[in-house]
Amino acid sequence: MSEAKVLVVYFSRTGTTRLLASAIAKMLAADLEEICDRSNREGPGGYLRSLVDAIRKRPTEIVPAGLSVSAYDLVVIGSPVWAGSVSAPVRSYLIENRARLPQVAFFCSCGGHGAAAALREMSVLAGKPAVAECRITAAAAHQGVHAELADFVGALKRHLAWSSEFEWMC
Ligand SMILES: Cc1cc2nc3c(=O)[nH]c(=O)nc-3n(C[C@H](O)[C@H](O)[C@H](O)COP(=O)(O)O)c2cc1C
Repeated sequence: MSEAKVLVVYFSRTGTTRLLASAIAKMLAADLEEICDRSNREGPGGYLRSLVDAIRKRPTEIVPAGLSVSAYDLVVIGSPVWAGSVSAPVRSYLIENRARLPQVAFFCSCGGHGAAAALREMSVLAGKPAVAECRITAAAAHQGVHAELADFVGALKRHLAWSSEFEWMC
């Protein structure tokens, strides 16, 4: 297989998921795309709106993606955890791209709770299991403690190498 094409897509309200997405994209030599939300998420009002969207499992209007997922072998999608759920912009992105998604991997940033449920939800919305998953607390992300991130990227690299080995069978 020629070099696998990898896209890292993320939403970030306060920068933590962006930090992780940038690190992952660098380690995988991947393209990077931010999901832009048309809803204002800033300040206490934005926090409340985000909380209500998450509790109601409500998608939001997002700016159409610039990069097409169908051009990639693997799409790595990152979200903050909101009320034990995936964030509304990532929910919208998964719904809108579900039919065209290639292999997927997911990561979440969180305060410490609810990442497992959010990752499960991402898999249901994508309509397929992830080849690998990762959860990192905001505290760890900002301390630069990235052992989990290195494990995650290692698993993705092994998966891509394995896919490349067996491409001739398809
Ligand atoms: C509306 C809202 C709800 C949240 N709910 C949770 C939660 O249920 N569990 C958790 O561990 N963190 C929760 N958090 C914290 C974020 O997941 C965490 O700070 C994350 O790293 C933020 O990522 P970002 O900076 O990319 O937006 C919540 C944050 C917001 C804004």
